[in-house]
Formats: sequence, structure tokens, C-alpha cells
Amino acid sequence: MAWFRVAAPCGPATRARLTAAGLCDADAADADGRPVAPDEPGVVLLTDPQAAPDPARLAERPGRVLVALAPGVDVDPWSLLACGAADVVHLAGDDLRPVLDRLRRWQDVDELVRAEARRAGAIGSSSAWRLFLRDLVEVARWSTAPVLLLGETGVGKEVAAHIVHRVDLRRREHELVLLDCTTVVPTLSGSEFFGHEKGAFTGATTAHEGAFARADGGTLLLDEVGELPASLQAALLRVVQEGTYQTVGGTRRRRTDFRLVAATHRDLRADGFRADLYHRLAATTLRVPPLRERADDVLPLFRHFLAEQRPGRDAAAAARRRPSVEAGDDVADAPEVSREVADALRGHDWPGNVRELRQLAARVAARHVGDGPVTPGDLPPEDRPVRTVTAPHVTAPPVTAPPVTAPVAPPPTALTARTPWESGLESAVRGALSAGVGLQELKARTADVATRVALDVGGGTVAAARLLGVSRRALDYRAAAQARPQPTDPSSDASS
Ligand SMILES: Nc1ncnc2c1ncn2[C@@H]1O[C@H](COP(=O)(O)OP(=O)(O)OP(=O)(O)O)[C@@H](O)[C@H]1O
Repeated sequence: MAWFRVAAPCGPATRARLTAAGLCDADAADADGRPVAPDEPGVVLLTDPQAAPDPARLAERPGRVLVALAPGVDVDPWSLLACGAADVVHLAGDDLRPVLDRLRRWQDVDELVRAEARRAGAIGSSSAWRLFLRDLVEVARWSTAPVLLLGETGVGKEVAAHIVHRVDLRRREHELVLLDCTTVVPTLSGSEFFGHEKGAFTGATTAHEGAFARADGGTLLLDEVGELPASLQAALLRVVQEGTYQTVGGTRRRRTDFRLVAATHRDLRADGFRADLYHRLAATTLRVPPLRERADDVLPLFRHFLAEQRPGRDAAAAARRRPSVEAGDDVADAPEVSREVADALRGHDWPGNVRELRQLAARVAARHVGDGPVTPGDLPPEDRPVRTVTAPHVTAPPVTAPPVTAPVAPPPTALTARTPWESGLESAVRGALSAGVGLQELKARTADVATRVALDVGGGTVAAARLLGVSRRALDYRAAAQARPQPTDPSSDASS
């Protein structure tokens, strides 16, 4: 088990003991001065009552450092946990079992994360994503409790539910049933949940098995559980408590036994959701980190989705060859990404999370040509980072200067970056300013002024459309709209 490091303080005798127990390789034992990979689990053995572990080292590997206290050493465990320690254990004499047990658990969790994330096609190596997955597989494998997954839309809650199902040894051979609560129709009395008997209501021409029956033995994912109608919240509570349900139109209660995974983007405590049901669902609550907190995952995910879009990609072969957690093997045939595009992707805040990134990759794949890297022009105009004209820096005139009687020509507009699009915009803005368009108007209607001036600066609509990054039709439409008489705006100082 040479993958464990023992951080200082650790005397030679203790180190020898730990090495003999297989806890560290002699080589790696002295952590002082040696950089330890952030993800690597470790043990800090406190043998000296005066010495305290370095809080920075604990914070660097949150939840991955076990503090073991030698006999006679007493420290406040809560403050160590607050610094990021995973746990604090007292060692009795030479007995290293508590340390070994914890380290074995970590090893098992890491192996599960690797295998199951790969199997589920879940990409990500950022520390936020890894921390989340570790908690997820630990709960899924070593507890039977319901799991409540909190997270923004498109963040991967369904992907996480698949992992819970796979990791749960009692459930994985049975079905994972997905029910989107936004589609449950209250007027059918929750037939999607309970199933119904033939003739139970108009249109029930055959009997139908509901989600509770199909999930028996397996896992039931209730997606968007916050949208569940109030009448069905009470019914669900009873099923969760008693493990029995009754089909619509049926006469007897049937047993069912499933693991419940609920997902929502809402705070159920603040949203009129039944408190008693909430406490049942939220036995274990895990937050799926949004993509903006996982900047390191953006590029691997993007290239993975690009690879998926490759024309002629053999879907069956792709399914057999699941990507690695780090997306190392899957993206071998995906194009590289230029620095500008990479920066833009990493800098975006991804309100639609991984789904938004996947959709962007599909749009980019349609525009990208050849085997070269993805370049800025491969991003459709509406997906490009917005560049704004920065306000010119104006210095106050010296007090001796004559009073200004006429409008002063503004200094040249400063742009932060010099892409062709921005250079075009700059010349359009300059043209507008020299044509007498006021700064207020320019600020309020930059797009319109730019359009008008772009038309004026020559090259025709095609060149102007290219300059402005819009389609020619859009430009024609805007020009026609501008040509129509506008209501007079007394505050406007623009003349056209
Ligand atoms: N880590 C990941 N690796 C690869 N693909 C992912 C990952 N996370 C999410 N996806 C993909 O992103 C899309 C959205 O994921 P998913 O449906 O799990 O999100 P969600 O949080 O359940 O969304 P919603 O809130 O809308 O139900 C899916 O296409 C999914 O395959």
C-alpha cells in the first residue's frame, strides 16, 4: 500500500512501524518539504502533544487526511475537522487498525469512483467533482438511505443517480426507474407512480404498471421532485414510510422496496414542500457542484462532446469504449482547442451547466472544418464572448485651458482586445462619433449605431454582416426597421 504518505511529525521509530504495517513506503514517509499531490490521502500521526498539524496541509486535501493521535496526545478534534481533516482517531498503543481501516475505505472509494464514473460516462477530474463523487459512492455503497441530489439544471444529477444505482450492490441487478415529476398528471391520481387497473378511469383500456412496481428491488429516481403536486406528496410519503402502495382502481395494497434518489434545483425547505416528506428524502443530501466551480472539467468535457459529434463515429464502439474519468482516452480523436477558445470556455459561467456545454459542442462541431484546432470563428456568433467598448480615459483639462464652447471630439475609443470583430466595431463607433452621434445615444444603442455606420463605411450588407457577426438577413431586417419612422425621443442627440 505504498500510496499513502505520512505527513510530519513522524519520528523514525513510528515511520518504521508504519512502513512495517504497509502504510507508507520509507521513501515517501517524510512529507516535510516534499510536495504531496492534492488528491493523495494521508495520515498525520501526532506523537508530540506540543505539535499541531499544519492547517494549510489539511485544507489542501480536504477530507483526505486522517489525524491519528498517539497515546497521551490530546487535541480538539473539531477544530482539526474545521481545518479539513477527515477524522481524528486515538491510537491505543501499537494498534494501527483504525488508521488502516480508514485508508482501506479511501482506497475502495477511489477505485469505485474510477470504475463507476467511467462506466457512467461521467467526465471530470476537478477537485470539486472528485470530492462530490467520493461522497456519492460512499453513501451509495455503505448506506441504504435515500439520497437527495441538489444542483442547478444540467449539472449531472441524473448521471449521479445512475452511479448511485450501479454502486448499490443490493440494487444494481434490478431496474433504475426514472420519473420526471414535472410530467406527473394530478388528475390521473398519480397513475405514473401507482399504476392503474383496467377501467380505473376513462381511457384506461389496459392495466398499467407504475413506477413503484417497476422500481421494486431497484432504484427510483424522482427528478424535479420539487414539482410534485401537493396531493401526491402525501401519497409518496406513505409509500416511503410503509413500503406499500395501491394501484389506481385497485383494492389491495402491494409491497415495494426500492432505493429512493430525488433530484431538485430548488430549496425544498423554502418552497412549500411538505416538511415531513423533505426529511424523509433528505436523509443524505449531496450538492452537485455547478460547472463554473469545476473550471478544470470544462475542456475535457468539451472535447469529449466534440468527439461524440464526429461524423461517422461508430456509436456502438463508442459505447463499448467508455471514456476515462479524466477523459483521457475518449478525446484522442477530438480536435484540439485554441487558446482563445479555451480561455473563453473556462471564463464562461455556464448557467445551463454541462448540458449547455454539450449543446455548444454540437454547434461548434457543425462549423469546425478539418483536423486543426477549434478556433474562435468556430463558435457561432451568439456564443462568442461579449466584447464591450471600454470608456475612453479622459483626463481633466488644465485650469488655464480656455472654456469649452463646442462639443469636444472624443478621443479614440479604447478596446481591450483586437479581434477583427472588435476592430470593425471600433471603426463603426468612430464613424458614428464623427457623424455626430452622442455618447449617451451610442451607449444606449451601440448595436443600432454600429449597424448603421457599418452600412455607411462601405462594403455593402454582406461585408457589414460579416463585420458585425450577424446574418445578412438579420442586418437587412434591422436596417428596414430603422428606416421606419420612429417616435421622437427628446433626449436623443443623434441625427441620422
Ligand atoms: N460529468 C459528466 N460527464 C459527461 N456528461 C455529463 C456529465 N454531467 C452531465 N453530463 C451530460 O449533461 C447533460 C445533463 O446532465 P443531467 O441530465 O444528468 O443533468 P441534470 O442535473 O439531471 O439536469 P436537469 O436538472 O435538467 O434534470 C446530459 O447529456 C449528461 O449526459
